[in-house]
Amino acid sequence: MLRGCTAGPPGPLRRALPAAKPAVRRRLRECAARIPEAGAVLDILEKCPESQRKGEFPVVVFEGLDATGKTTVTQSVKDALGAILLRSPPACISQWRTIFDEEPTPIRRAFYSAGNYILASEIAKASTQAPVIVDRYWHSTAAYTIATETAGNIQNLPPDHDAVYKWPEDLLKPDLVLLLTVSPEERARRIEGRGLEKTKEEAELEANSLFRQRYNLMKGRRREAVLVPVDSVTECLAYVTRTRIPISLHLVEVFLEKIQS
Ligand SMILES: Nc1ncnc2c1ncn2[C@@H]1O[C@H](COP(=O)(O)OP(=O)(O)OP(=O)(O)O)[C@@H](O)[C@H]1O
Ligand SMILES: Nc1ccn([C@@H]2O[C@H](COP(=O)(O)O)[C@@H](O)[C@H]2O)c(=O)n1
Repeated sequence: MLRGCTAGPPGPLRRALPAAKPAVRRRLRECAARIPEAGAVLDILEKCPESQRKGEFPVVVFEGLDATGKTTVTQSVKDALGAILLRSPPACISQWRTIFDEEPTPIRRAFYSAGNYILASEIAKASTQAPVIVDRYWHSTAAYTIATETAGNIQNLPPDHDAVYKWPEDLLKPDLVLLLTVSPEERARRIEGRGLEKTKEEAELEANSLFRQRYNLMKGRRREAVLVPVDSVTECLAYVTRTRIPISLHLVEVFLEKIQS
């Protein structure tokens, strides 16, 4: 069983999920001799400005499991608002995903974490020009890491308020994060409908008993729409609500609900 990271030296989960940009850099540097693409990601990361202040426009992140509708919804919201749509990992490094997806967890997550920091500088710039809609960000990296690296049952998850749930202090924060959910049956139908295999990670997660327990818990707690009243994004939320898309919008919950803002 993996321990969390509340106290003492860094635990395995913290090693799997880098807490801040220096840890991401270190991890990529360590493997750059063996994986040249890690050096390339590092070069891009180093070129990003250290300070990433958000502009005056709202930044809304959409999260959710595969096939919950992120691509569809983010595209609609972008069109409706004249927003800028960004996704994680960002286009400038996504060509190397397949390489890192085959690597052990610490290297794989360093890649996605680096992607989040690179994306942050894109968000900072874009949010000075228009509202920004983001398809996946830090919650995906954290939730998938915690889910895949914690074995056994729910009790094995790090306790509430563990540092692993904390938004990294040096990563630009969005104004709002929405978690899209659909029923497991509808999600299975959609995955089948688009003729794609589940990703390797999705298949692993579904075989993982902890994930199933959390997922079932989530089913029992499904609510209609929980929207955070943040004035700057009400237009975006109103659009999503008006279209009556058959999905529920939730604040990030289950794994994600513990993440402190
Ligand atoms: N509101 C909806 N009602 C019915 N079908 C939908 C809805 N939204 C999306 N779909 C369908 O579900 C499938 C998955 O949608 P989409 O690609 O938007 O999900 P996603 O969350 O971006 O998935 P991934 O993370 O795997 O890229 C697509 O075939 C899409 O047409
Ligand atoms: N910020 C992110 C984004 C993605 N991931 C990983 O990618 C997988 C899902 O990506 P899709 O393109 O299929 O939506 C997901 O399983 C995560 O492993 C991430 O860690 N962090």
